[in-house]
Amino acid sequence: MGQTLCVCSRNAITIDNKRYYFIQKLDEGGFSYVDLVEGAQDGRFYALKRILCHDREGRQEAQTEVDMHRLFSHPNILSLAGHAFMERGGKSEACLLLPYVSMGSLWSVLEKLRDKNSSTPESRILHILQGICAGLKAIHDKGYAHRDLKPTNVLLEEDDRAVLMDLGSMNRSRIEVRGSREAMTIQDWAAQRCTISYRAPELFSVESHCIIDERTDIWSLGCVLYCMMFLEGPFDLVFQKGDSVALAVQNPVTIPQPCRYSQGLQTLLSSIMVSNPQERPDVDWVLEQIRHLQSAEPPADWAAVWPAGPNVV
Ligand SMILES: Nc1ncnc2c1ncn2[C@@H]1O[C@H](COP(=O)(O)OP(=O)(O)OP(=O)(O)O)[C@@H](O)[C@H]1O
Repeated sequence: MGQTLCVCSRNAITIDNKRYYFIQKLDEGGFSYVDLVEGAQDGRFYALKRILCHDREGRQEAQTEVDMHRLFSHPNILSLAGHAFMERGGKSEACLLLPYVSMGSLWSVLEKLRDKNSSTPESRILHILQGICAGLKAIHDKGYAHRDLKPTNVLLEEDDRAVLMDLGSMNRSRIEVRGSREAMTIQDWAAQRCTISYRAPELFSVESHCIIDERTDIWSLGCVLYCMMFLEGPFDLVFQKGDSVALAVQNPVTIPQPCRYSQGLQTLLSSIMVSNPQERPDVDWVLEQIRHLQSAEPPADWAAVWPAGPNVV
């Protein structure tokens, strides 16, 4: 795995001496094209993600995405079956061969529910959330942050196991900002790499002297949870209307009422979506609350478990 041998014809591609046939186009991301391919040898389906690298920096970014995949072997993080770089007319294209997940993204599942005027049962939400958190925990425990968690970057297996994908924005979890220049660089980077309606408040206006840490992912996790509960992200409408998401994220999240979900789940959502990152919990805390909710035994005193306490609006 991982040699840079890649031969591409119109209907087939060869990576690491193995041939893969194009079946159909799957999707087009902000930075890539994704096709469904079938392995000639193993008969398995794969998603082939092709990233056009415009310059050295682009190639380095694609290489980082490959390296990030390689760091993990975890049921809730998408693995990498192979990769190659293809040179074409002075430009290179990165080809990432990923196991195909047939149910597609969490977003596509939620979209279908919305079209049917349906909703997600609480037990299903908790199950999916638990999987997302398990993947995040693995990333955070290694000292990294995902930085672009959103429903289109979570794939769902048949049994609703969540699989985190698109590791292209990942970097070290702890970023120390020293001065306004560095703050601006990080802010510009976030504007490009962290999807606006799932972006943590501290990334909109980065302070000159601060620490950005993995809790940017916890904010995005809250947005994903909201999306599972209400079938749209909390700031989707703000963004669509052209209003300022940067301003909107400074206010406590409003939970639409009446709400069909338990008070415990609503409290969890409010406890995660806290604008001040210092008051935001870590993934271990969230996992613990999910366990409590799954056993229908919410802790008697939330404030005692997390110092910031619940913040239901
Ligand atoms: N392994 C896979 N199995 C099934 N579908 C996949 C797989 N990988 C990617 N896709 C589909 O392709 C889409 C785009 O993939 P990906 O997010 O990696 O690209 P991207 O260019 O980084 O996108 P964006 O910048 O919009 O997040 C996903 O939302 C998903 O629908």
